[in-house]
Amino acid sequence: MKRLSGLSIMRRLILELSTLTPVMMITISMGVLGFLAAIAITVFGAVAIGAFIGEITFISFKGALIVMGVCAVLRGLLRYMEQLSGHYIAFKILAILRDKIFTALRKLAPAKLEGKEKGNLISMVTSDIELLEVFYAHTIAPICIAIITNSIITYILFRIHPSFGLIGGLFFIAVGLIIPYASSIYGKAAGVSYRQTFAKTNSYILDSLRGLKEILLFNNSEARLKAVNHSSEELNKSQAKIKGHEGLVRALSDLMVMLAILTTVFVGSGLYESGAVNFAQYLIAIVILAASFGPVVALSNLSNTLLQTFACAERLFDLLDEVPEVHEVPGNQQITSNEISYNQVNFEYPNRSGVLLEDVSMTIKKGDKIALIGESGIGKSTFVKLLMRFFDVTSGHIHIEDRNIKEIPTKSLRKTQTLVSQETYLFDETIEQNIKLAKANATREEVIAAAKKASIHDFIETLPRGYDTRVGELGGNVSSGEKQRIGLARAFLRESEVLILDEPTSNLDTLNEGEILKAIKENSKDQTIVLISHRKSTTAICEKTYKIQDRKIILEA
Ligand SMILES: Nc1ncnc2c1ncn2[C@@H]1O[C@H](COP(=O)(O)OP(=O)(O)OP(=O)(O)O)[C@@H](O)[C@H]1O
Repeated sequence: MKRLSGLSIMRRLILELSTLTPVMMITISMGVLGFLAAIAITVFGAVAIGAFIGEITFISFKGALIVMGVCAVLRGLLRYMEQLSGHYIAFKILAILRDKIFTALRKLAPAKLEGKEKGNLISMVTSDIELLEVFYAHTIAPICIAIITNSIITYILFRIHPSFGLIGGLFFIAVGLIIPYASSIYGKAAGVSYRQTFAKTNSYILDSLRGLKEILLFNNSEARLKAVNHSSEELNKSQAKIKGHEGLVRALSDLMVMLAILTTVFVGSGLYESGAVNFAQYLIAIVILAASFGPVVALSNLSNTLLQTFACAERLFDLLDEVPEVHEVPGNQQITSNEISYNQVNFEYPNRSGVLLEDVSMTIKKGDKIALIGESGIGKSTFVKLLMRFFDVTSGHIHIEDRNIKEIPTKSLRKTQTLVSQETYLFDETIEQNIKLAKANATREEVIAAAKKASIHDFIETLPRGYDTRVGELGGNVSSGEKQRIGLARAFLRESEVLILDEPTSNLDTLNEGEILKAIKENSKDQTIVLISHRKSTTAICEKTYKIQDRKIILEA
């Protein structure tokens, strides 16, 4: 994958912000005024002392105290406004980015997501996006605030005496620009490596939790534990590197601030002695300079978190830029599937060499019930994935009626087809909501009728709260057969034109299988069925059986 530079990541992150520019302006203005108020408090503190001992006459002691009080109140208010608008921007933009990520995931699914590690995706949509908050709430505005505030301060110092302006300008640049820039170059690899190790560890732990049963059965727990510990150690090492780097940056910044003050005291004493500045100017210059490093120090501290933020942003942009295997066709017009035809279809998975289907031609008419058989791994599921356009054919074409499926709106295609696969995923919602996934506006009666057809109604009635039982409450205690029957209930409720059944009864006993096949047969008079199965008993409900063999499709006698 091509690595993006820090600058181009930053440019892209800022571009995402364009719609919120007015709010950003408010944040920056409040930030600048807030810092100036804070600096003024310290400066007028010194001025008050000067006035008290009679060295400063342009303002009275009382006047200086009043200015300090006003600035203190303003400082609080301005800081509050800055934080409020800054976080408004951050959370608004995170919502926009989350939306973009989910849209990208939807477009990439299912083809491009089949091979992705789920843990990696989880850390991307949760913690990676969260880290961007740092950039939007605590990076862009502080950079602008530091540039504006410290330019104003440099100008004021310059007006007191050009030498003070020069000292201020140089040290502000050193702390706010040179140190963070050097630090980001020096520490980028550590930031990227930390995020990668973090995502890898997440994936590994998630994978281990999913396969816990297999781990226990095959006595693999010690090896797994060792690997988890190893990952944690790697993570610690990565973090230690980042923290060490952070410490160094802080120490360097503090050193620079001290050096700046010392230089001002030293140069200022010479100027005072030569009469170039008076005592008040000398004192104010030192106090202003000492009080003005806040905005630039904030930048040098930022560069550490920024490294991680950039690493996260890079991963997110990689995902957003990933080209989907199949491009969605917009639109929502209704289509019918009176005839589906495969015409000299050839197919090879893009990421794997070897043709899986070769010169496949066949026609499926409305109401046809066809069975697809063949050895495991021969390409039966692939055949239906092409019909559902999870992947596009390598050559040849698939038509529904007279239209190439590549031109049919994706939504319309999905509406006409329902897939029941070997594994049905149940969401942590109620059983009713899980079935209603197939038809959101279905009534309770329709749900029950579908469940009865799928022979799952009696089981649901035994649950503590029947159809209102949440799947999570069952603690994963739903058998694969029960899950499969809920999947079938979804299909019965959907009543789509084409029903694709990929081993729909693989987890059921013969008695249940018989009942379900009977229900499928009785309820699918006009429906087209494409059924994949290894069992002769299952394919018995079909009129025609096709076999995939040596990459070809053959009609069985
Ligand atoms: N997304 C994918 N990318 C690359 N190869 C894949 C992908 N999905 C499946 N394959 C491979 O394609 C081949 C055919 O898989 P497919 O699932 O179509 O077989 P099948 O006949 O349905 O097998 P089974 O009866 O075991 O379910 C297999 O070798 C499989 O590993």
